[in-house]
Amino acid sequence: LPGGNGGGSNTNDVYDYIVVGSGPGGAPLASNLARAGYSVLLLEAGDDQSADVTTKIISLGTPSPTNRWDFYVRQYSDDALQRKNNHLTWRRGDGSLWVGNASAAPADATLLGVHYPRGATLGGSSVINAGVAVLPSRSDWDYIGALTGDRSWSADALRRIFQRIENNHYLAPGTPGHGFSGYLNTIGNDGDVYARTPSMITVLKSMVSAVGGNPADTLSMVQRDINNNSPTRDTTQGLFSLPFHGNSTWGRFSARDLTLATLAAKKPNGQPRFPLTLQTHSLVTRVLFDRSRPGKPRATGVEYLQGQSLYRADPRGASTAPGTRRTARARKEVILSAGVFNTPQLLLLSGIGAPAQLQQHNIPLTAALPGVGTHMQDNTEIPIVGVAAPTHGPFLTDPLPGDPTCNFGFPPDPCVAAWQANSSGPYSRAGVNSNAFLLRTNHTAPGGEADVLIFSIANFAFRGYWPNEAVVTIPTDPLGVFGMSMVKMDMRSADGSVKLRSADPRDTPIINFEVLSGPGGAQDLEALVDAAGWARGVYGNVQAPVGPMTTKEPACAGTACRDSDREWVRAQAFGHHATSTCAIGADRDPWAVLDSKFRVRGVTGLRVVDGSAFPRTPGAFPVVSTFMLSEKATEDVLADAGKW
Ligand SMILES: Cc1cc2nc3c(=O)[nH]c(=O)nc-3n(C[C@H](O)[C@H](O)[C@H](O)COP(=O)(O)OP(=O)(O)OC[C@H]3O[C@@H](n4cnc5c(N)ncnc54)[C@H](O)[C@@H]3O)c2cc1C
Repeated sequence: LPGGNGGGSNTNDVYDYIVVGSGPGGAPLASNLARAGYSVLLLEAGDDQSADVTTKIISLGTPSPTNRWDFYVRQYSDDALQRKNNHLTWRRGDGSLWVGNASAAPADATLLGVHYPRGATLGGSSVINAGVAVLPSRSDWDYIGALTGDRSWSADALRRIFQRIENNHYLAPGTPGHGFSGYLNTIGNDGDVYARTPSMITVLKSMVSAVGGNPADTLSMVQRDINNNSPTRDTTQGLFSLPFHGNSTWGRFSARDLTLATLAAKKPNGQPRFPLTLQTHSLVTRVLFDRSRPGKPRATGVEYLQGQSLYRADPRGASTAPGTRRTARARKEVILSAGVFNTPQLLLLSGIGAPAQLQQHNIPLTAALPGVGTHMQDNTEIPIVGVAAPTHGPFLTDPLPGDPTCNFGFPPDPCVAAWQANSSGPYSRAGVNSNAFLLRTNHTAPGGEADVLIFSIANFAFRGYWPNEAVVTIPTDPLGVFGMSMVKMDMRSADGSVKLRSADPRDTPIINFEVLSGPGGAQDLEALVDAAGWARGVYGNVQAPVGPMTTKEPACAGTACRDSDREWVRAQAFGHHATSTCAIGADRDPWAVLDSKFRVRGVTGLRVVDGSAFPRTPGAFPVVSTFMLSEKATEDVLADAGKW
């Protein structure tokens, strides 16, 4: 059913603000503007999947056909390099999906690319992501201030925003730099899962020793707060707890919760307290402009199609129905928060972008902004996979008495029942992936910040994404497998792009990451190769009986590991934190799409507030930064509210 909480279905609806996309970029801003008393229309292409319990439990959250869009991306323009990836998705003659390496692909398979899911549901990707909630480095915020000369962008100012919105469940109330009464729930491990998994602690000890730490401290270090407010936080190496956006019983907090809370608030007379209108199943197709007045075109509204599964990335199969065409008008501003692929697509469809690209698709020019859809970045990621000594077997966690055996969310799952009934059972506690290790490679930035974040998982290696309904031909791992997932921070390569495939707004754009390419690519690549070598040393030094462990991927029998690691990383690296396709930049920079107040250059009344606005990928995990960005944008939008 087309969504909507009342109103919003007339062809001439008028609101103060229109926000497109309900992820961490759009949802806080839409709620805040409505809470400030302005009428807001929040348009979301997906729908509300709150009834799906797996979207409410952090350990079960995953992209599924009801809440995701499937983008298939190129990692490289170079076909030969692209085809070396072991996890390519292909479409077979009968329409089914197949995942694997090019050398084993069935004869009737056509290459789609590397699967790159995005959340397409109320709450956006914060509903389907892994839930990790790590702050970026201070320099990521100060960089925006230095780039634009706008002093409102500073690490201290953004920390105050974080403090205001956080609702911390893992630290003592009053801990400096943290908040305890905001909406953004955060949770971290209390050490218990590691105390019950001593074999995993043995591996973590080897990591701690490798940076000069005392292995005896490992159990306490794995509970250290990685979001601490110390001035040395960004340059400190070693083991920390990995926090998540969730509540005290490991229930997922997402942007969806914020929107639903704003919609649910009532006045004493039972009327909605805040003038927020949500319309789901609403695929925005372009921004409308008033060009009648002299000066820059003024955004006055949007055109959208109403209906389910209208976008061709919808895994349920794009609807053949045309959708119902509607428009909505904004008295003040239109804000695009459709995410890193869809926001640039919408700008291009609205005539804002490189003139040659627009001409190619017969789209009339609204504003020439060559930077739209360029300079895309990502946290390149790769697991370094180890295997415990042959006599050791799997990493075993001592179960707690009375724990049911889980079925990974497939009904009937007694662990879901326990979580729902009384917030108990394995899903109400930290998992073994609640650890983070900060490493400074030999290729770190001049300031000496840690440039790789490693999270480690026992009995599993996280090798990227592919549709879970595909036939997957990846060999199964041996018992005792261990994944050290290397997430590159401080990315230098920024050569990714999002370009129109066609002028049809239901089509996906053409996405090419050009991973680890361009002027900064070599530095990023060498840093990951440093990290791979470091991990191989750690595995070799793991104490018996767990170790010594062997490095299975990237394997290296001889001595020239650096060369083979480099090849492996280039072929197998992946990402899922793309940013920067409509970046904030300096006034003099012709590639800058936005000014420091999120305003789209060359037009008025239009802003971009989502992950595409970051001039560089923040830290190792962008979601908390995107919530903070949205809060920062609220201040800027409200400051201009009287102008319109
Ligand atoms: C599988 C996965 C795992 C991840 N894990 C982590 C993690 O653990 N930690 C972390 O920090 N980050 C993680 N991320 C990244 C993080 O979730 C995103 O960076 C963040 O959600 C981006 O927020 P956003 O508002 O920019 O876009 P999104 O969250 O993608 O939201 C965009 C919204 O816009 C809607 N939309 C798009 N186009 C239109 C249109 N034309 N009309 C109407 N609506 C539209 C979409 O349906 C979507 O709801 C992960 C992402 C994925 C996909």
